[in-house]
Amino acid sequence: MTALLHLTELSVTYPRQAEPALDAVSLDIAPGEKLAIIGESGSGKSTLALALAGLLPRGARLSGNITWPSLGRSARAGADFGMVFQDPGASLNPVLRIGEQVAEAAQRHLGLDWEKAGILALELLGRVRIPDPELAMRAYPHQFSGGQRQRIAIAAAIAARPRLLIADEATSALDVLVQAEIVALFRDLCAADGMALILITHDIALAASLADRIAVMHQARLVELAPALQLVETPQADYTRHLLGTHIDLTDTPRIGRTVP
Ligand SMILES: Nc1ncnc2c1ncn2[C@@H]1O[C@H](COP(=O)(O)OP(=O)(O)OP(=O)(O)O)[C@@H](O)[C@H]1O
Repeated sequence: MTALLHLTELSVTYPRQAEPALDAVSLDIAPGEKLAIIGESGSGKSTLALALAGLLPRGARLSGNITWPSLGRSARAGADFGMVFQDPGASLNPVLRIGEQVAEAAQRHLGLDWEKAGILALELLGRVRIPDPELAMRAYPHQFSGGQRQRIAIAAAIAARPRLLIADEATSALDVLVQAEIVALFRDLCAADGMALILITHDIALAASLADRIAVMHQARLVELAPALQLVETPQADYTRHLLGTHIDLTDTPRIGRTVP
C-alpha cells in the first residue's frame, strides 16, 4: 500500500542548541493507520509532530525529507492533516462562538459557503458527542468542560476531513473517563473515515490499546517501531524494555488485555 506519510532521516536542531532534538528519524504511516509515539519528556516527540506539520519555530534547522506519497504532493495544514494539542485553548479562540470556529475550518478548507459550513459544523459537533449541538453552536469555549473543549477542538481539526490527525498529548490533561471517551472517538473517526492518527503520549497502556504500531523515542532518536502488541510483549530495544518496566505494570493493565511473559 502506498504510504500516506514518509519521513526519511528527519533531523531538527533548535536555535542555540548543540544537540539535535530529532536525530535522523525515518518512518512510514499507512493511510488509516494509528501510530502512537511514546517516550520520556524531552525525547523529541513533539518536535517530530511540529516538523511534519511545518510548525517548527523560526531558526530551527530541519534536514531530511517529508513526503506524502498517497497525496502525490505536499500536505496542506488543516486540509490534509489536523492537529490537536494537550490544551484545547491553544486551538480554540475564546471570543468566537463554537459554531463559527468549526464552520470556519470547513469553509476555509472545503470552500463551502457559510450556510453549508454551519450545517457541517452542527453535524460534526453531534459526531464528537457534544450535548445539544444547536445550543453549542452559539456558545463560547469557556462554557464547556475541558473534555468537551477537546472534543470541539477535534471537531474543528477534522472539519476538512483530513487524511491524518496529529494528537499531541491530547488526552493527558483529562480525567480517566473523559480520556477513554476521547480515545473511543479517535478509534471511531479512524474506522469510519479511514483517517490516520499520530497519537503522542506518555501513556504506554493507552498507546497499546489504541495504536496499530508504536514508535519509541529516546534522546531524539527512534529506537523501536513495531506493531503495538508485539512491542509490548517482546520489546527488542533495551530502552523499550526499560520504559515498559518503569512506567507501567503490564500484568495489571486491563486495557491491554494481555500480560507480558
Ligand atoms: N523551541 C525550542 N527551543 C529550544 N529547544 C527546544 C524547543 N522545543 C523543544 N526543545 C528541546 O528539544 C528537545 C525535544 O523536545 P520535545 O518537546 O520535542 O520533546 P517531547 O518528547 O515532546 O517532550 P514532552 O513529552 O515533555 O512534551 C528537548 O530537549 C527540548 O528541551
